[in-house]
Amino acid sequence: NDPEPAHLSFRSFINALREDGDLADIDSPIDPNLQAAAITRLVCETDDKAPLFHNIIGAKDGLWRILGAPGGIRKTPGHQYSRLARHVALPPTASLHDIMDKMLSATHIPPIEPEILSTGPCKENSIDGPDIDLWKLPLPQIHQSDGGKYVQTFGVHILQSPDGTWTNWSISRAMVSSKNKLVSLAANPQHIRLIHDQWAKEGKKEIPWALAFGVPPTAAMAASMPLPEGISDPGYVGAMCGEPIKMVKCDTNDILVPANSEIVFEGTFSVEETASEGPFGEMHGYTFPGKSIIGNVHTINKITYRNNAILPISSCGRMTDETHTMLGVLAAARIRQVCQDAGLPIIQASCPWFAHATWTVLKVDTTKLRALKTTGKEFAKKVGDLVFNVKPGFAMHRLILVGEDIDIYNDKDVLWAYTTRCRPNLDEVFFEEVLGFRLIPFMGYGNGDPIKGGKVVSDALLPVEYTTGQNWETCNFKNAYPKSVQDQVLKDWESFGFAKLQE
Ligand SMILES: Cc1cc2c3c(c1C)C(C)(C)C[C@H]1C[C@@H](c4ccccc4)[C@]4(C(=O)NC(=O)N=C4N2C[C@H](O)[C@H](O)[C@H](O)COP(=O)(O)O)N31
Ligand SMILES: [K+]
Repeated sequence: NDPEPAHLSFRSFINALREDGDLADIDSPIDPNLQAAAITRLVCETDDKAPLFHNIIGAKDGLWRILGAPGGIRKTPGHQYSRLARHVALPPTASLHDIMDKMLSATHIPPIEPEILSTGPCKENSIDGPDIDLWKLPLPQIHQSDGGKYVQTFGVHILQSPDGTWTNWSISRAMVSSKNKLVSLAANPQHIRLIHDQWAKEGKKEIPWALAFGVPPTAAMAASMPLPEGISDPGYVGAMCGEPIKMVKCDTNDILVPANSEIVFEGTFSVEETASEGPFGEMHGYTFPGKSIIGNVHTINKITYRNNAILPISSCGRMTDETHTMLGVLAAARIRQVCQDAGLPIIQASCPWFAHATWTVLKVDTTKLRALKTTGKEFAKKVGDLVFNVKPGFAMHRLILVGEDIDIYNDKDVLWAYTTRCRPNLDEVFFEEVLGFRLIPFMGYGNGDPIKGGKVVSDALLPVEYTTGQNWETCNFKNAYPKSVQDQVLKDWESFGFAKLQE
């Protein structure tokens, strides 16, 4: 057991899940080829406990056990987001808004730089370059039609800018391409691509790199979040936690990794060497079999790992997994921040699971909106011009603007506003000149340019909300009857034979 709390230690996080009744300890022998990921996939589709596979077929010398669905949601009322809450030291009852607030909490405060230790649990075991043969490890096959063994779906890539002033953590898929090489998806405008190109411009061939699996959960959250360019994740996370993150230096390069990481791949990210990458069953719920692209190669020079190491995996696909609960939610969080930093009256942002991280719902402070003396057309254009031209907005293709009476974390509310207050076309502003997201099937496999346009701001605020405010009565139990009538109905409810009402 680690001395650190759950948000600072993957092992403590797992113990916290067990205490929450949110972990399934599985001792039966499980095949890393499809079976572990299939169980995880069904967990994601039924909002069940995170599976910890203690007995992976082919595991040896402590490599490895597997944890599925690290960032999944739960069906337990009032505790739906407790697995995410544990990542950021919030109580199990935390709301998505609380979690987003916590992840944004270090936006305008100085970083707390990491503490560098001489050694740590991630150094307990090692495999040196010549002895590395990834094919001998119990590599997970996540989906049947994936183009390869995606050993990397929840590790954190660690890279630095050439001048060393910026350390970037990010999660990006990578599959095994040879006994000591991975090939990753590192596409524009992601920072892994930006940093790659910075080194290329300096004429360098190989970039010092590390991939850390089973990092402190807060670090995994930051790695999944689009922080501004130049903001180093370690210092940001330290500021969020109010204490330095404990790091150790890689043995074969100067990259720092979290000291209690489960597994560390140390090596270099190639500027020029590429390989075939994909397909991969992705966050929008599709695989296009046989469709591979060109990815960049990472060469592993050393592996270090903890005793009885645990490999976390994201068996991503249709809702609900880490690509929705972390990637989507944290992009929405940053979109809220960007709007607020630009002085727009946006008070909340959400990324509903059914939209598979392609929509962001923005709740508007309509009192401040009315002070702007603007129109829907103008405001929608202003919001889209901002959001669709900053990195946090790049994977989002629809923004929906809603007013105070909508709970944007409630799908029924969002869809009621969208279907009744946004007149198709007239209340929508379309954007065809902005960066688009190829992974969405209507882009990469659709009719238009796969990486340009296809975006819209749907204004689900009625015109009156821009001038004098809501002038309607909502036709539901809570708003269409006097309180005295509502109280009588509730008092008689169960005696009339109706079921106990959910609070
Ligand atoms: C949490 C999470 C995030 C992911 C991914 C995954 C998981 C679990 C898997 C399961 C591996 C699936 C693919 C999905 C895939 C993907 C690709 C592009 C856009 C969205 C997703 C991609 C990926 O392969 N490549 C990529 O560039 N970004 C990804 N993100 C988003 C990034 O982690 C996020 O954008 C961060 O902000 C990056 O940091 P940065 O802002 O650059 O410092 N993966
Ligand atoms: K990041």
